[in-house]
Amino acid sequence: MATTTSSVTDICLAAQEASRQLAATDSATKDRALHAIADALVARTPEILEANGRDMDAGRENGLDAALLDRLLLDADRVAAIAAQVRDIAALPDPVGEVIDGKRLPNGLDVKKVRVPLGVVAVVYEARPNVTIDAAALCLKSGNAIVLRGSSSAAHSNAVLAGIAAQAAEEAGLPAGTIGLVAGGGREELAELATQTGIVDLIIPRGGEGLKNALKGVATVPVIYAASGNCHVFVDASADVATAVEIVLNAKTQRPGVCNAAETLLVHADAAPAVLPAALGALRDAGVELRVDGRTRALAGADLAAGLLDAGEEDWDTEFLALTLAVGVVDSVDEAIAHVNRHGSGHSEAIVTNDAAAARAFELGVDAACVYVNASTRFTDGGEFGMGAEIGNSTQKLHARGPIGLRELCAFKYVVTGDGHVRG
Ligand SMILES: NC(=O)C1=CN([C@@H]2O[C@H](COP(=O)(O)OP(=O)(O)OC[C@H]3O[C@@H](n4cnc5c(N)ncnc54)[C@H](OP(=O)(O)O)[C@@H]3O)[C@@H](O)[C@H]2O)C=CC1
Ligand SMILES: N[C@@H](CCC(=O)OP(=O)(O)O)C(=O)O
Repeated sequence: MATTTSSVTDICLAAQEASRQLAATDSATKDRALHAIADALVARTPEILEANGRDMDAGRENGLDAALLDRLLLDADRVAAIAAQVRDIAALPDPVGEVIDGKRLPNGLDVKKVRVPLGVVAVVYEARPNVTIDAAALCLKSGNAIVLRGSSSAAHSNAVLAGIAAQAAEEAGLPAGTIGLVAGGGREELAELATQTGIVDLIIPRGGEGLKNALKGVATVPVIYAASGNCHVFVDASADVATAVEIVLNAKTQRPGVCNAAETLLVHADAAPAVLPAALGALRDAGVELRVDGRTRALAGADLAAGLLDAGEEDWDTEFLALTLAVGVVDSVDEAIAHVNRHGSGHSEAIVTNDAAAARAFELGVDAACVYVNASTRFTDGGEFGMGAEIGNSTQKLHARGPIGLRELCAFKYVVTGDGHVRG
C-alpha cells in the first residue's frame, strides 16, 4: 500500500528496496500491473471522487481560483481518461534493456550500452491529481520505484489514487514500496526528500520558480527541474497573417494556466502593420488583457488602442498563467532571439515564418527545450509527443530536456562480454 504515515526516509528506503527487484522485472509483469492499476481506478471511481470532493471543498474554502479548482477537479470522465493513459503507457515499448549502442572491440570484447532504470525517482508536483498516476505509471513501466509528493491541496485525492495504484501493483506481483506517497507533513518534506543521498536517485520538482528556488539551496540528490514556462511566439516579417493569428491565439488561450502557454508575442516591424491589428483584435475578442510596448500601441489602430495597457519591464519576465499577454515589436530575427534568450525560461518558443533562413536562425539561436516553427507552444507535452504521458517538462539541459517520459527516466550501463579476456 502507499504509505502516508511512515517517515520520508522509511518511504524512500522501501522504494529503494523495491527498485532493486523492479530493475529485473520483465515487461509482461509490469504491463500486467499497469492494466491492474487502470482497472482498479475505474472500479474504485466513487472512492476517488469522494476524496476529490473533500479537496475541492477545502479548495473553495481556501479561495482557490476557478483555474486552480478546475486543475484539481476529478470526475468520472477524467478518472476514465487517467486509466486510459495508463493503458497507453502499458502499450509502449519497454525502454529497459534496449541496446542503445554496441560494438565489438578489436580484442574481441563485446561492448553494449544498455538502457536501465534510474532506481528511485521522487516527484514533487502541483495540485493536479492525474500527475499521481501518470508519474507512477511512467516510473513503473521504466522499472523505477517512485516516491510521490503532491500538493497539500490535493492530499485526499492523492492518498486514494496512490493507495489504489500501490495496492493494484502489489497484487499484480510487484514489490511493496514500488509506489510510495509522502503526505504527512508540510513543505519541509521537500528538503527531506531532496537530501536522501544514496537512496533517492533523482528528484523532479514540477512547479513554479518558488519550488525551484526552495530546492536549489538544499538538494543533495540529482535534480531535474520541470519549472516555469515563460514562452514566446515570434511572428517574423514573412509570416502569413492568418497563420500567425491562429497560432498566437492557440498558444495564449487554449489553456492559459499551463506551463507551455505563451506569455509574450513579439512581432517583426515589417509584419507589424498587418499582423498587430488582426492579432490584437482576435486576442481582445478572446478576453486577453494586452500589455504592449509603445510601437505596438502606435500600430494597433484607434479602435484597439483604448483597451491596451502599457507593458512594464517586469511584464517581459512574467509567467502570467492567465489571459494576459505582453506584446512587443522587434526589428529583426536576431533581436527576437536575444529577447527570448534574455527573458525566456528555456521551456517552449515559437516562430511563425515563411522564410527558411529565419526559421533556421531561430532554431539554432534560441536556447530552449522545445523550439517550434509554425506551430503552437502548446504541443510541449509527453502525450502530444507520443511518449504516453510525462512527468513534467524539463527546463534544464542535463540529463533530460522537454517532456520527461520513459527514456528520460532511464540511465544506461555498459555490459561488456568477453571470453576470458584480461588486460595486458
Ligand atoms: N515544466 C513543467 O513541466 C511544469 C511546470 N509547471 C509550472 O508550475 C507553476 C504552477 O504550479 P503551482 O501551482 O504554482 O505549483 P507550485 O510550484 O506552487 O507547487 C508545486 C509543488 O511544490 C510544492 N512547493 C511549492 N513551493 C514550495 C516551497 N517553497 N517549498 C516546498 N515546497 C513547495 C507545493 O506544495 P504545496 O502545494 O503543498 O504548498 C506543490 O507540491 C507554473 O510556473 C508552471 O509553469 C506546472 C506544470 C508542469
Ligand atoms: N504538458 C501539459 C501541461 C502541464 C502543466 O503545465 O500543468 P499545470 O500547470 O498543472 O496545469 C499540457 O500540455 O497539457
